[in-house]
Order: sequence, then structure tokens, then C-alpha cells
Amino acid sequence: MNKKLHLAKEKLIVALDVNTTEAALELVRKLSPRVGMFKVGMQLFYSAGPDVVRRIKEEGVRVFLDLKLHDIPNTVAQAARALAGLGADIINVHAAGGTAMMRAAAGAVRERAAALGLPAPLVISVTVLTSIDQPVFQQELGYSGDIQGKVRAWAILTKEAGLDGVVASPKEIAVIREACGDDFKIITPGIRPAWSVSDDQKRIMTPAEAIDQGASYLVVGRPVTGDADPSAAAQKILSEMAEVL
Ligand SMILES: O=C(O)c1cc(=O)[nH]c(=O)n1[C@@H]1O[C@H](COP(=O)(O)O)[C@@H](O)[C@H]1O
Repeated sequence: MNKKLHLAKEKLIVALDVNTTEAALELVRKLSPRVGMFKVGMQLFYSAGPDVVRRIKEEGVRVFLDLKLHDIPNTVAQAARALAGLGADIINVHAAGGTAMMRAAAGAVRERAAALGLPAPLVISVTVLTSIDQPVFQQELGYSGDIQGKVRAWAILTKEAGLDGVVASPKEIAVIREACGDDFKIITPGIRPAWSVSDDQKRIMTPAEAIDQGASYLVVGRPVTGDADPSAAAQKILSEMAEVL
């Protein structure tokens, strides 16, 4: 693997949105030559249980534990403390929970990881979900202004709360970078290669466009896991990313 493909591999996160540990491990084994990190989200975690995180880590890959915690600060801190013991590399909470909640989560995660002698996972916030478009944002949810402005404001709050970065759509990368700097991690789902089908994702870009905008990591699910040949799909995405790295 050449240097650019290797760099692309480090930036690619595949969402393991399946129901069983066996199905998840099968994908990890198939894809780990091309993918550096795997995402365990609500579907897999709630179906298979917490041990799935340890089983995936045993395969020698990194894990983004995407449970999008959102509750009062004390509840989120206690839940985050429990999750920090599982050995994930990234944990997330919703920015809409506010700075006190985010600060409590980050503090609990870092304290527990240190007590266990584990490296501290990155703690990041989810801003405006990539399935939300401007009409839903404004008319249904009742927010004023545009999505980009809200994402920028929540990214700034996230940084002020001492978190490591955000999840946002690739369309907001430029404004987040400008507001939060180069060290702030920006993780972008809503990745749709030109050859993939359209679905519930609304604020989308291709892998090359997202890299070009300066994404730290790309999260890709169905375009890889729903393909008849997931390894070939991952390879195509890697090549598209590498072209602009
Ligand atoms: O936090 C996330 O990972 C996330 C945030 C967001 O705004 N949008 C979003 O799609 N995600 C997750 O990213 C993954 C995207 O998967 P695909 O739409 O299949 O590529 C899913 O597992 C989502 O849960």
C-alpha cells in the first residue's frame, strides 16, 4: 500500500450497522486491510451488547463508539464513565445537551480511562445530524438561521467544553476549521460516492470532496457494507480519497 493509500486508510471509518457480533467481526476481518477504524453504533451495541467493542478491539483495529449520549449532565457522565471502560478510541455525545453535559462527559471519560491505565478516548460531539436538511431544520424543528451557523456555534461550544472535535456533514468542514482550528477533529458521515444510491442522508459529499475540505475522518456505512463486494467498495473509496491527499 503506498503512502497516500495508507493515509486514506487511517482516515476511513466503516459503520458496522449490523445486528450480531459475528456479522460485525466478519466485516472487520474482511475490511481491516483497507480500513483503520470501525464504528459501533446503536444498532450493533443494543443488539449485541457491550462486549462487541472488546471483541472488535481484539482484531487490532480502532473503534469509534457512537452512542450519541444526550441527557442531564450527571446521567451522561455516569454512562460515559461506563463506556470508557470498554477500550473505545472515540466516544460521542450530542452537542445539543449543552456545555455542562459535554464537560461532565469528557471529565468522566478521561478520569475512568486514567484509572484503568487506558489511553483516553477522544470525546467528540454530534452537531446537526446529516439526515436533516434546511427545511426540516427550520420549519419542523423551529430553529432560526441556517444549519451551517448552528453547526459552527455548537462546534465552538464543544471546543470551549474541552472536547476533541465534532461530527458534522462535510458541507460544514470549512466553517468549523475556520472557527476551531487545525487540531480540532472533524468526523464526517454523509459520505456518498458518485456511484452510490441516494437514501436518508441529506447533507452529502463524495469521499474526495470531504477529504479536499479537510475532514479528519470519513464515516461510511451502506456504500461499503451494503455492497455485494464490501472490500472492493472500500478499495474504490480509498483510491478516491488518496487522489486528493
Ligand atoms: O454520529 C454519527 O456517526 C452520525 C452522525 C450524523 O450526523 N449522521 C450519521 O449518519 N451518523 C452515523 O454515520 C453512519 C452513516 O452510515 P451510512 O449512511 O450508511 O453511510 C450511521 O451509522 C449513522 O448513525
